[in-house]
Amino acid sequence: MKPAVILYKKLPDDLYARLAEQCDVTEISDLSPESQQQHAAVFQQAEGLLGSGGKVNGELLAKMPNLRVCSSVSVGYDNFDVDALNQRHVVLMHTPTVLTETVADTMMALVLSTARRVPELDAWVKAGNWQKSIGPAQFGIDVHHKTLGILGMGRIGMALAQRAHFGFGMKILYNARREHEEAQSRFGAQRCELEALLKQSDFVCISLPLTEETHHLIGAAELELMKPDAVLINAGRGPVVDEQALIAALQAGKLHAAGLDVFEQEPVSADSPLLSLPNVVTLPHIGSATHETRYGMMQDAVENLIAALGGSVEKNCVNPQALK
Ligand SMILES: NC(=O)c1ccc[n+]([C@@H]2O[C@H](COP(=O)([O-])OP(=O)(O)OC[C@H]3O[C@@H](n4cnc5c(N)ncnc54)[C@H](O)[C@@H]3O)[C@@H](O)[C@H]2O)c1
Ligand SMILES: O=C(O)[C@H](O)CO
Repeated sequence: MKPAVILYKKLPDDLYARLAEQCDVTEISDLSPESQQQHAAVFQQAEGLLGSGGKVNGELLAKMPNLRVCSSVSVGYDNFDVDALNQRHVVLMHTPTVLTETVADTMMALVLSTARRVPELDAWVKAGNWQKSIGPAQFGIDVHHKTLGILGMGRIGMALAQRAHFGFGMKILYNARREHEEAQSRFGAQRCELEALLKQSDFVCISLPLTEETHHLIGAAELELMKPDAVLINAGRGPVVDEQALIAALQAGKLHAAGLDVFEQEPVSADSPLLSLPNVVTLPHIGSATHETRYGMMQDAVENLIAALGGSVEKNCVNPQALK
């Protein structure tokens, strides 16, 4: 008998067919309490869960007594309670690597567009304001040969460093618990304390996961340390930055700009002051959102689920110890 699987994400036809070949699939819209209630019998039986978004916590797991594998279409897994999964011997699979280069591209796009004020000046031109030669009021700041500080020197941080160092001749700083030998040898990257990184960087780029330790890692005191013409880029998770403190710093003119792909609340509220500050570039959490990469992530998530249901967790598993 095929294992019962709940799918809470739309898959392309070929990937759906691949999943259905191996599993008995029930497709639901999301993991909301209404969905859980409506499909209570399926939740009781399901051995696998595949999708993205929505909280997977002890309460949900209690409704899924037969669950063995969760497969997330994402690399970040802060919406999963890993302790609760471990207690129930449920393995969590995710999609690292396939999205790394695309997210680094997005971060570089935020670096360039904040420095050179691309969205702001695009709107300015389209509003008919370009009546004579531009002057200092339209100038930006250079990116090339500046200092880029990375918080979260993992897969995405390394791909960003590669772009910044080889493409733009930038000096790379990073903050990490351990020395990153590859970052040092490939990019001449220097490890430094958070305080030193904030003080020295022209661009502070966040590609950190959200954990208890990283929650509000960047608050008022940290923003105060940044150079007045520095830029903050966040493509890790919104709550790594204290958004109220960031708004206050931007309103007080303490930073050149901010580039945000992630927010404390998503979607960001329409009345957030971030949306009316001209020097803030906002994106709707599109770090990995290209056709090619999103397909690759879904393909990996399907293969991860099938492999893990078959007992293989060598690749892309967050908590292989849960099997023991
Ligand atoms: N915006 C997007 O669409 C998008 C897309 C993909 C990933 N992300 C986010 O980016 C994160 C990183 O992805 P990755 O594939 O590079 O993961 P990764 O595990 O390779 O890298 C994360 C790095 O952060 C470091 N780190 C963790 N806690 C730290 C701390 N307190 N201080 C210093 N360093 C710390 C880790 O040691 C690791 O090197 C994901 O967890 C996710 O939250 C966002
Ligand atoms: O973690 C990830 O993969 C991205 O943020 C998409 O959710």
